[in-house]
Amino acid sequence: MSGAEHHRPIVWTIAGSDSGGGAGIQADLLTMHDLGVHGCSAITANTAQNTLGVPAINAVSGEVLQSQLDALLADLKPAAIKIGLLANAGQVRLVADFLRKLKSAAEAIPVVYDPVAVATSGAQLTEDSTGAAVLTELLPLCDLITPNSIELEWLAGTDADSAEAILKAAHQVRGNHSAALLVTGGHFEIEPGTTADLLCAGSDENASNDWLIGKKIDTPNAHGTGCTLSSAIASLLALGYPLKDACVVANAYVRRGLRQGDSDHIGAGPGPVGHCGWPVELQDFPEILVAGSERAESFGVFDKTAAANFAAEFAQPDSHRLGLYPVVETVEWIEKLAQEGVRTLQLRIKHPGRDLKEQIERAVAIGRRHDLRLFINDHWQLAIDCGAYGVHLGQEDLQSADLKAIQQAGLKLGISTHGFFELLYAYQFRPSYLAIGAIYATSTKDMSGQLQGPEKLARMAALLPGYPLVAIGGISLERAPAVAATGVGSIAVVTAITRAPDYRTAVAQLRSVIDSPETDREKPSRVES
Ligand SMILES: Cc1ncc(COP(=O)(O)OP(=O)(O)O)c(N)n1
Ligand SMILES: Cc1nc(C(=O)O)sc1CCOP(=O)(O)O
Ligand SMILES: [Mg+2]
Repeated sequence: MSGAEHHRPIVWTIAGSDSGGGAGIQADLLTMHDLGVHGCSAITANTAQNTLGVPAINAVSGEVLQSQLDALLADLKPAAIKIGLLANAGQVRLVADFLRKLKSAAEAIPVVYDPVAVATSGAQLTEDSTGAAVLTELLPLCDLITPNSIELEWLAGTDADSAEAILKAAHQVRGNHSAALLVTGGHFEIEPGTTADLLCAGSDENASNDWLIGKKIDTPNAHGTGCTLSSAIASLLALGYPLKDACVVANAYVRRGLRQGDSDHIGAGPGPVGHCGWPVELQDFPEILVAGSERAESFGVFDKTAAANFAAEFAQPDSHRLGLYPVVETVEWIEKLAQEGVRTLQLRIKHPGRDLKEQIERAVAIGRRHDLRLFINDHWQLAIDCGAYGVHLGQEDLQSADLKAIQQAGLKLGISTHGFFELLYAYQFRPSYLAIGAIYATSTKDMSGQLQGPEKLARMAALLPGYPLVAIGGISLERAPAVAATGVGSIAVVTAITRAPDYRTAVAQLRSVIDSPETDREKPSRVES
C-alpha cells in the first residue's frame, strides 16, 4: 500500500460525465486516484458520448448540481477543485456563487478551470451564452485556467494561431484576471515534431511566461487529455505542490499516458489517453525553454542579453557522487575540513569584506594542495580570476552571470534548484551538478515554501539517474540516511558540521552515511508509482 493510501487529500471535480469513459468525470477520477488523492464529483451534464462523437449533452438542473455541491461541502471539504464542462450560463453563475461563498468562508482552496467548450471531435458542448458568464463570473475566482488554443481564442476573442498570437491572447486574458494560464499545445505546432504549452504565472515583477516543450507523441488515443491535465494539476496542488511544479508534473503525467496508453481496442474512434501512474521517466517531462537559447526565437521569447551569456554542457566532475559536501563561510573551515579528508567543499561568503579576492585565492590554494573540488558561491568572476575548481550559482544568478565565461574558463558549475520546475529549467544548462533543496527546514536561511522532503527528492532523483545530484537543507546526521536512500550522490550541509559539538566526529559520521556501500549506488531508492 502506498503512503498516499493512508492520507489522500480530497479533490473535487465539477464537470460532465462522459458515458464513453474517456474524458470528463471519468478521466478526472482515474487521474485523481492515480496521483494519490480522493476524487469527489459534482456532475454538470450526463453527456451521451462514445469514441465517435457526442450525440447529447443533457445538462442537469440547477437543483441537481446544487444538491451535489452542498452534500460534498457538508462532509468532504476539498483541498483543491477542478472545474470542467459547465453547460450553460446558469451553471456558471451557480458554481461561481458557490465558490465565492466557499472562498470567503474557508482558507484558500486552489481552483483549476479547464474551459471545456468544444470537444476534440469538434462538438460544441456549451450553450452560446456561457462564454460571457465565464468571463465575468468565473475567471475572477480561478487560480489557474487551462485552455487549449481554441478555448483561448474563445476567452480572448482574438486569434491564437502562432507563438506571438498565443502570448498576446494569453496576456489579454490575464490582463483582466489574476489567474495563471496554461495554454495547452495539442492544437498547434510551433517547432515541427514538438508540442508546446505556454505557462503564464505570477504578477508584476514576478510575472513569467514559460514554454514547456515536448516531442510530439504520435497517437490517435488522446481523448480526455485536457480533463486529465487539469485534474492532475488540481491533485498535485492538493498534495502541496507549488503551481509551476504541479504544471510540469501534470504535463509529464499526460505525456506518459499518451506514450504508454493502450486503448486502440476501445471503440471505433480515437481512444482515451492512458492513466499510467506517476511519471518516473525524464523523457515524459517537458523541456523548459531558456530565453537565451537559439530555439527561443521561434517561441517569441528570445532575449539578446541572455543569449550573450548563455552556455550549456559544463565540465563534468570526476565522479557523479560528490560525497559529503560542507558549505562554509571561512577559509579556516576549508583548511580544517580538507585536513579531515573532505573532498568537495564550498566557500559561501555572504558578507564580503575588502579582502574577498584574497580569501578566494587562499581557498583556491588550499584546494590545489588537497586536490579539492572547491566551489565558490556567488562570486563567479573572482572564481574565474583565481582559477577555482568550480562555481555554485542560484536560479536568479542564471539571468545575470556570464555562463559562457565560466564555461570557457573550464570551471565546473553547480546550480541550486527548488522543485521540479527549477530542476528541469536548470537541467537545460547541463551543469556539472544539480543541487536540490531545501530538503528540510533549515535555520541557515529562509527556505519556507520551498521544502521538498525526502519523497519528492526521491522522485526528482529518479528522473536523473547517474547525473551528479546534491541534496541540501536541514540535513542532520539523523536525517542523512533517508536522504542518501533517495539515490543522490552527495549531501551538502552547513550547520550539521559548523555547529556540531565535535566537527571531526560529525564529518566521519556523515561521510560514513553518504559513502556507505549500503547506499545503493546504481539505482535510486524506489519511488511509489
Ligand atoms: C550545494 C548548494 N546547494 C544550494 C545552495 C544555495 O545556493 P543559492 O541558491 O545561490 O543560495 P545562497 O547559498 O547563495 O544563499 C548552495 N549554496 N550550495
Ligand atoms: C545555503 C542553503 N541553500 C539551500 C537551498 O535549498 O538552496 S538550503 C541552505 C542551507 C543549508 O544549511 P543547513 O545544512 O544548515 O540546513
Ligand atoms: Mg548563491
